[in-house]
Amino acid sequence: MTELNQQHCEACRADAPRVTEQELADLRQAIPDWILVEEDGVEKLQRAFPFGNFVDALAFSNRIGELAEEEGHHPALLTEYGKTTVTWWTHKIHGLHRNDFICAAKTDQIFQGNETD
Ligand SMILES: C[C@H](O)[C@H](O)[C@H]1CNC2=NC(N)=NC(=O)C2=N1
Repeated sequence: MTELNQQHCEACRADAPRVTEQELADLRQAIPDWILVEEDGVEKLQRAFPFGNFVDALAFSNRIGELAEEEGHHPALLTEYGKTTVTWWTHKIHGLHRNDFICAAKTDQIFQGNETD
């Protein structure tokens, strides 16, 4: 099975299924540092990444923006002094799709500085 962070997002349709409870449990094991949050009834994945200043937090935010454009799948990004908070969910289905877990795993990989491609 290809590592989650090596996979790529699929084009998401409005009728795409949200992840099941079992899929959620399985996929969360690959991204243990992310929390599940619910906003306006929508389940989302969220992680705050620490930095020593604003410039580094902004550079990371911009790199995640590049990832989003590469994958055609976009997060919410909150850039603050010393911290970038990344939130992934799928707008079209008002919830979580496999794409969100792929992007969360890729986000971790970028933070760890060991991107492969
Ligand atoms: C047309 C465009 O590809 C779609 O609107 C994409 C853009 N990026 C997206 N990002 C996220 N997180 N969810 C979506 O449903 C979504 N849809």
